[in-house]
Amino acid sequence: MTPLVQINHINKIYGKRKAVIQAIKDISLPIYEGETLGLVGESGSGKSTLGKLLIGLEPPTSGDISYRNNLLWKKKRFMRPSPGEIQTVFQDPQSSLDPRMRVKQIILEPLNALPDQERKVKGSLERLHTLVKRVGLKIEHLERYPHEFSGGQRQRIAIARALVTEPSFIVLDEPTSALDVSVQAQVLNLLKELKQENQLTYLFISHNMSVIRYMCDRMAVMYKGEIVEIGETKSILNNPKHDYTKMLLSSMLKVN
Ligand SMILES: Nc1ncnc2c1ncn2[C@@H]1O[C@H](COP(=O)(O)OP(=O)(O)OP(=O)(O)O)[C@@H](O)[C@H]1O
Repeated sequence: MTPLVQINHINKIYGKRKAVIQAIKDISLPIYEGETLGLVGESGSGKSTLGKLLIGLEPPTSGDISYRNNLLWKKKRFMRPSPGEIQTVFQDPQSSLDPRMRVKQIILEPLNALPDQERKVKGSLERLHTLVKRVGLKIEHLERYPHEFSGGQRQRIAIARALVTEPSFIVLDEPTSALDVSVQAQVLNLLKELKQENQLTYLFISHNMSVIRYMCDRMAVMYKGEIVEIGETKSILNNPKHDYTKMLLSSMLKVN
C-alpha cells in the first residue's frame, strides 16, 4: 500500500523557556491511502496537535511530513497540496460553525481557496443540493443559521463543508464526541459511507474505543506525546502489547 501521508521524526514544542511543553516526541508513521487510521490516547497526549500539523494549523518544531511525496511544511510554511485536498471536521459543531453565516455560505466557504473555474464547477447549485441531501439535510436548510439545528445536524453541515472541495484526506477530531449516542451512530455510519463513495482517507481522533473499533482499520496509541503502539485495530484490541494500551483499554471498557 502507498502512504498518502508519511510522518518522519516529528517533534512539537509549545511555549518558550520555562513554560515549555513537548506535545509530540519523535513520531514517525505512515497513513495509507484509503485507510482509516485511529488515534487514541488520554487527554493531553498530543492527538489534536498531530491533527493540527496535518491540516496546517501548527508547524512542527522539527521533523518532516510528506503528502503524496511532497513536503507539507517547509521552514514553518504550510505547503498546501492542492487547495481543498486536506479537510477537517472538529468535535464541536457549535463553535466550529460561524453563527452569523447561513448554512449555504458555511458549506461553500472552503471553495474560496480554489481557482475561479474550479470554484464555479464545485459550487454549482446542483452539486450543492446533491451534497446537502447526501449528508441527510434538506435543501431548505441552506437558508438557515447554525443555531436552528440540533448537534447531529450541525455536524452534518460540517461534514458537507469538508466534502465540498472533494478532498482526499480528512482529519476527524472527535467528530461525534459531543453527540448523543443514537445520533453518534448515524453520523459514524454516514462518515463510513462517504469514505467508500469518495475514496477518502481518514485520520480519526477519538477517546472512545468502541468508536475506534467500529471505524478504524489501524490504530495508533499515543501516550505523553509518543506513539507507544500502532497496528491493525483488531489485533491491538485483542492483544495489546504495551502496558499503557492495556491500561487504556481496561479503563475505557469500564466506561463504555
Ligand atoms: N496552543 C498551545 N499552546 C500551549 N500548549 C498547548 C497548545 N495546544 C496544546 N497544548 C498542550 O500540548 C499537549 C497536547 O495537547 P493536545 O490538545 O494535542 O492533546 P489531546 O490528546 O488532543 O488532548 P484532548 O483529548 O484533551 O483534546 C497538552 O499538554 C496541551 O496542554
